[in-house]
Amino acid sequence: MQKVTTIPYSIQWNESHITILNQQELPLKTEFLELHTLEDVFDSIVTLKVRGAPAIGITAAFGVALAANALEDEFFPSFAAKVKEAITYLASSRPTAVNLFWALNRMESALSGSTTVNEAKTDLVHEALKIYLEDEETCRQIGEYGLSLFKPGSRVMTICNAGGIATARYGTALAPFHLSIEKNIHLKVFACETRPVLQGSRLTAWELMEAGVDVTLITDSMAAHTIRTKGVNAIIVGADRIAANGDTANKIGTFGLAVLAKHFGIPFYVAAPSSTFDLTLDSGDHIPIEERNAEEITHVGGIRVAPEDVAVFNPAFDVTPNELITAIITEKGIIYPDYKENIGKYIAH
Ligand SMILES: CSC[C@H]1O[C@H](OP(=O)(O)O)[C@H](O)[C@@H]1O
Repeated sequence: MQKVTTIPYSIQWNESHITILNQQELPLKTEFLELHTLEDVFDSIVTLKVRGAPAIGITAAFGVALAANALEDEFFPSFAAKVKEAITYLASSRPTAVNLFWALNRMESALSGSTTVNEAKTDLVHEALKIYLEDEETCRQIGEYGLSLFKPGSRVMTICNAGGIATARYGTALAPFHLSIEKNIHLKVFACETRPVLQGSRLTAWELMEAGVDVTLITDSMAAHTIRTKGVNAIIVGADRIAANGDTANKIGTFGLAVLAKHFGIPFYVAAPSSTFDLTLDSGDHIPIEERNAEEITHVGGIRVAPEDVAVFNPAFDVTPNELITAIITEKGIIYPDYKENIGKYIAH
């Protein structure tokens, strides 16, 4: 009997608070948290309780609306100044996913379009809800375009979690798999565990099993052997920031998969909404790469697995050069090289 596709809603707006699915507790515990203050929202993003480029932007947008609602200023200039402080504060939470800054810019524009405190509070909530609802439709469209690239029975590898819990719904790289269940198309997914934070084993394996997708978990080091021995046909990944020439920042380990795709002659797809493109950057050379604390590597489940005081390098992302990317799947369509020439035809910022 076909499992019903249960795509979890990871973020919900309530007038007095934001409810999020605590992604740090999955898969052992499905826990929802209420975020009541700006500090709660900041902490949830920094500590990856909510993570995934679009989800970070959506949560930050709701965070701005929440902070504005809590202000008691009646004088619009002082109110507006405090809302802008909240925007600046949330912008400092994580540096790589451009969706965070894209969403905060939309919130600042909504503020600038208001003239009174009450009007601004209403406009900010409406703008955050628009960002959320647009993302759900955007991800479904990405799923439709992505699914068109996979024949029934395809065996597809992915890394990290670019799924429904990393967006409003459906996800980006995982959206084709969610839609494949709705359309009764069999696809087999190989999910890389994604050291050190394990978004693949903890989140993608969980999310796809919940949805009834045929998923096999592997360690990141098994990728090459799995592609060769299990007949992987394609690789699809999400993105945190895409430069104007198509260079793409995504979870650490993505670049290595793109090199493997080239070696094995299989397509390497990036799936991302328009809000993930940063056309101010000519190339990926200037994409800020977040480095996270050493404990993510030296400890597993709170248990030390490396020597005290060992030197650690913990970049959370890497940049895949555009020449290794077969196509970029967006809600506007599938973008093929030459990216410098073609991105502008689809993405207007
Ligand atoms: C649609 S999620 C995009 C992207 O965000 C993830 O990073 P993180 O888990 O650190 O927030 C990962 O790179 C996904 O591919």
